[in-house]
Amino acid sequence: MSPLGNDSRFTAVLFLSFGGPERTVDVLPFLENVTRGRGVPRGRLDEVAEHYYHFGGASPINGLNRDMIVALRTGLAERGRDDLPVYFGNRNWDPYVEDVLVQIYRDGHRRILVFATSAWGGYSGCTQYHEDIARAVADLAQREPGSVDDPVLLRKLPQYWAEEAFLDAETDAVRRAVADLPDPDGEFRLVFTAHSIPTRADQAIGGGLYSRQVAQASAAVARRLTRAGAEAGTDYDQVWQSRSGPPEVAWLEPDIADHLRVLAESGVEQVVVAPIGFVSDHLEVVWDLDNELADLATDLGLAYVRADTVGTDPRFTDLVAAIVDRYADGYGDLDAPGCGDNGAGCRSGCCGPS
Ligand SMILES: CC1=C(CCC(=O)O)c2cc3nc(cc4[nH]c(cc5[nH]c(cc1n2)c(C)c5CCC(=O)O)c(CCC(=O)O)c4C)C(CCC(=O)O)=C3C
Ligand SMILES: [Fe+2]
Repeated sequence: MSPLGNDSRFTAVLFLSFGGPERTVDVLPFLENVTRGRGVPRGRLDEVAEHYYHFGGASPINGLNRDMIVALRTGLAERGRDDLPVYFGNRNWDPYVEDVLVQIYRDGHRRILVFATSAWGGYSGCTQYHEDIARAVADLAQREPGSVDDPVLLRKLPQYWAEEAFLDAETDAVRRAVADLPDPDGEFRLVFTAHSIPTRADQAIGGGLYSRQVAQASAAVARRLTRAGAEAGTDYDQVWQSRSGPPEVAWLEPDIADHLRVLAESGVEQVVVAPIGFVSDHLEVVWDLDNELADLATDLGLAYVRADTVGTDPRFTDLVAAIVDRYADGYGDLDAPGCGDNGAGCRSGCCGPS
């Protein structure tokens, strides 16, 4: 080690995401990957496949992640961290995290920070990313037997839903959406939306950790939006979208489509929908919100504007760079929610079973 060296420094970043198909023939195999062992009915898969076919069989998610990585590299360079290469890996589609880890290892890296694109705790948002890391590390032991004696350390970075920059970027996205309403000075309803999950899955981790975080983040954004004529932070709703699974299984509610109908019946004329649960305009945003929900709003006679996701705001990629910077020399807080090593789960215990 050189006199200025630091053995606990990280030398690479793995940007870990959900993944999506880029060709029609890949749609069903991708959906089978996503839903393996999860009891999602075949009919639901065929229905969701149609959403992907509508976009030529390609999800925008990989391209959006690549754009975020380019911006992240800039943010790292601005912090003097241009020596940290950023790799891109996914859970459900190519480039698979297992393959990327082999590449990272062959490139000589042993200490790797992992940024997962989900902001949230809970099984789908956090635990499952730890599982992806654990799977990739186990796979590496098979494919690079030398890694048993010369091991890797993959440290998952913390959940970022409570970070000021995330909430500020989300707040500005809502402000821009309001400005796009037909009557920006008139009354409107603000509706936050995130991916629904089964209520049992929500309860199983921290007794509703995920739903509480989404509620708190929505409240924090609403508080930032001081609006004339309304008590700040009170005139919004927070709902759920994109449920799957058999109908007899309970998922977080209300569903956003049902909620839009209720709003229309109660005389609301303008609605801003803020997809706070997602970082980029991937398929669950461009299909579920920009197509299905927009059509429903038209049928209901509602003026409807969907707020941007934060992934397009440079403050968001700068936040990711800042989080990487916090941990890059090995000193970040390991007990921050979401943080943990080699897929063992959050060290704080937040996303373990309760
Ligand atoms: C909490 C949460 C997030 C946010 C956190 C995060 O960002 O990670 C999220 C993100 C995403 N979900 C996505 C896509 C899908 N999710 C599915 C299914 C499911 N999601 C769930 C939860 C979540 N999902 C759950 C409980 C299921 C049921 C099956 C299971 O328990 O796993 C299915 C299967 C078909 C269906 O059932 O709809 C698809 C295709 C895409 C990519 C879109 C694209 O391709 O552009 C993204 C970013
Ligand atoms: Fe999902």
